[in-house]
Amino acid sequence: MIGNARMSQKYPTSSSRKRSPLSSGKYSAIGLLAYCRPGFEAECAQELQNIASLQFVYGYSKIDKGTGVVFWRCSQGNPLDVYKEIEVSRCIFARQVFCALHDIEIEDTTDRVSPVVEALRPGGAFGFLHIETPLEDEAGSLQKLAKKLTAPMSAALRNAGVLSKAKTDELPQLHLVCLSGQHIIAALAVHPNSSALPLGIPRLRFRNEAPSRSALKIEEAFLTMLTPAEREFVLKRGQRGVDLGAAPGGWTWYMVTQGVKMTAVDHGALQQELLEDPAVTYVSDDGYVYKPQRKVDWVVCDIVDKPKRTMERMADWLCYDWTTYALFNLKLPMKTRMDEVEACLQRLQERLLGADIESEVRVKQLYHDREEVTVLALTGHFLTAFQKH
Ligand SMILES: C[S@@+](CC[C@H](N)C(=O)[O-])C[C@H]1O[C@@H](n2cnc3c(N)ncnc32)[C@H](O)[C@@H]1O
Repeated sequence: MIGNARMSQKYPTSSSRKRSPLSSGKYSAIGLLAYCRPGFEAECAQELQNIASLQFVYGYSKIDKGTGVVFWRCSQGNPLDVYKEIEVSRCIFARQVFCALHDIEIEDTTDRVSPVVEALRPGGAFGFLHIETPLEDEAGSLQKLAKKLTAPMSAALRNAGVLSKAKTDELPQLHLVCLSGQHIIAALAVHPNSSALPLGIPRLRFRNEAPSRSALKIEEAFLTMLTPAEREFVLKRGQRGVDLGAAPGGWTWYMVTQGVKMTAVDHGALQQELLEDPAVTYVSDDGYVYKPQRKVDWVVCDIVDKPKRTMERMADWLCYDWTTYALFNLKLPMKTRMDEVEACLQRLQERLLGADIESEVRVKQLYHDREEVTVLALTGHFLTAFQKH
């Protein structure tokens, strides 16, 4: 069963969180709406179906390949029960997930407001309105439409009692997702089930001194795969780390900016400034052969190779106690991408359990990832500190 590997933790449930705004009204749902990397719609759809099946809720997905949008329509059970169990940061391929309430076809494009108000009037109330489009239309016409609709739609929804007078977190947020000028999906979002980021995308600023754009990838991983408290716990000044396949040095550079002393392993050339940095030791070696002389806090690995090979080597690092934490990318094949991720996670789980190592493994396709997913494996005191047993 695909999903984030839960070696010491079950899928997070809403019962462990504070009272959800979902309990404040009656919302009738038709499915789930998710955004993912364009081209990964099938994997995202499968992920939603897997989560739904755990709640004995079933449905089917409508996929337009290359759009980055998945509309999973429920055919049996309540999609709200599924949505309540989702935490988007724990999804692998979905970067945003909403609970879809209404699939609205606009017949008269001179009035898009009335059909939306009529559809939503009988349901529960919302604390904020977002009108958005996940689609990249070249002329930006959908973006313009979303912008133009915001003021009249907000006013009409407020008058109808659908939208609260002032913004509030006590109620779910309403997302009107424009898939075309004639097609709007009304969806509900609460956090952390849905991402608080617009379109689920973190907007990170690339710093010119970074040796490569890959620096954004590792920054996003730390930002989105850990809560602020977890991040503070696992990433500290004075730690030591190893970067396998480090050149030209984006990941090493990022770790050094966090105060971590790094050993950068690659046959390729590291950026000159990094070579001269006293916090960096460069080793020209094979990343699949290199072994640390003593245990480190972090191993990170961005080598482009077969995912199973990378996974085995990362399992070596964790099982032989060479590192406490590992962050690495699995480059996915063109086909059977889901199977590959599943097989790799299963293998890692077997290795860690075989070595009697308690761990928490998180997997995510980040916005800055391409044909790959990022894996974060956490062992040691992290598990007791955050009660993952
Ligand atoms: C995608 S790049 C890494 C980019 C790097 N993370 C950054 O932020 O700049 C992959 C690197 O892996 C290196 N590489 C490939 N196979 C390797 C191996 N077996 N051992 C060490 N490095 C390897 C390549 O030389 C290349 O520099």
